[in-house]
Amino acid sequence: MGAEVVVEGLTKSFGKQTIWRDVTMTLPAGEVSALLGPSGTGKSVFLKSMIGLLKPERGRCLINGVDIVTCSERQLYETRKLFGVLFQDGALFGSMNLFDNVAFPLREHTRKSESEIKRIVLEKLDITGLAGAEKKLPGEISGGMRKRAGLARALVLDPEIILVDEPDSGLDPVRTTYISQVFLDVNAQIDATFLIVTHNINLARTVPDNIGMLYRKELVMFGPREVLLTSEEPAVKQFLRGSMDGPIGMSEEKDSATAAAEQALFEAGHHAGGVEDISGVPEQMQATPGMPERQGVRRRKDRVMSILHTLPPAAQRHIIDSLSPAEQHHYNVRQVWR
Ligand SMILES: Nc1ncnc2c1ncn2[C@@H]1O[C@H](COP(=O)(O)OP(=O)(O)OP(=O)(O)O)[C@@H](O)[C@H]1O
Repeated sequence: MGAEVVVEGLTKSFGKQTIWRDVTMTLPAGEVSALLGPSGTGKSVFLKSMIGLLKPERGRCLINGVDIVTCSERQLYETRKLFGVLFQDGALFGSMNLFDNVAFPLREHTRKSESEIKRIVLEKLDITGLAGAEKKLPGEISGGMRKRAGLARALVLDPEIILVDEPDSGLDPVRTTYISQVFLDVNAQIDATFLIVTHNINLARTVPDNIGMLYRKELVMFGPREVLLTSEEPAVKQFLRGSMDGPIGMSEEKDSATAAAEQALFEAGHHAGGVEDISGVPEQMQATPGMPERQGVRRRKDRVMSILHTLPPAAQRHIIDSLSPAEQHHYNVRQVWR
């Protein structure tokens, strides 16, 4: 099973500019979580802080009991081996073919023989749908293939935690869904803990088990997908709709004069953009048939049902609705809203 990541009171600034403060959340082991947030809210800074590339000033980020923020260089080196990171563009070496790119971490960090390396590289290329493409150079393949190659490389050291920075950047909606399917299939196969940073609403609504959102320098919420997807929080609703109508403005939070001027335009009939109807909790994507069962889904059910009473009523209703009659009996809950 992947490692749990416990973040407590994490605060990061650059000089006088606070990026986010007091971020507290737990990425449940082996589950897929997503972090949303308007541009510039520090999602990439958060990923970099998790692997110790940036140092938050306050708080802790615990992985297997090691605090990434304060640990020694030696512990950081060891703990980083638990991570696989997929950067936006795949971060491949342009002069190396896909085989050598994917083999790179194995050659750098292990003493495995070339035949063992070949076995692992071909297996990871196969998992990511790149079998047969090992001789291609990054410049000869599509953006989607580059991302999948980056994922193959992130998988070679058997990570327990996989961080993904904006997997949809540069991809069309269909290719974004395909790479999301690969994430869920990888999760089913290796039970790693995933954190996906994204702006993509389709992905956020249908892929992760848990969702959080950074806004106004804080983590406004983090929890089971049903909580954010049924939230009445104006910034969350605006973000999901992709509309101009709401507190999020062009480059940051709107000031009251801008908000009033825009509101007058919208009331006079100007289209605020985005879509009106984002109500409800769409069905979650599953691992491809034939894959092992996602253990994270089973564990999440027990976990979420144990905290059900602490969740908002709309989220509770959707969670209970998603259970089979046998599960409702098992957890001793009934659909009382119909
Ligand atoms: N090394 C750094 N030094 C100073 N400021 C930085 C550094 N890295 C990031 N920042 C600032 O931190 C803020 C958040 O950046 P970040 O890239 O994490 O945002 P983001 O939420 O990932 O945005 P986007 O969705 O546009 O990628 C920005 O204002 C950026 O200028």
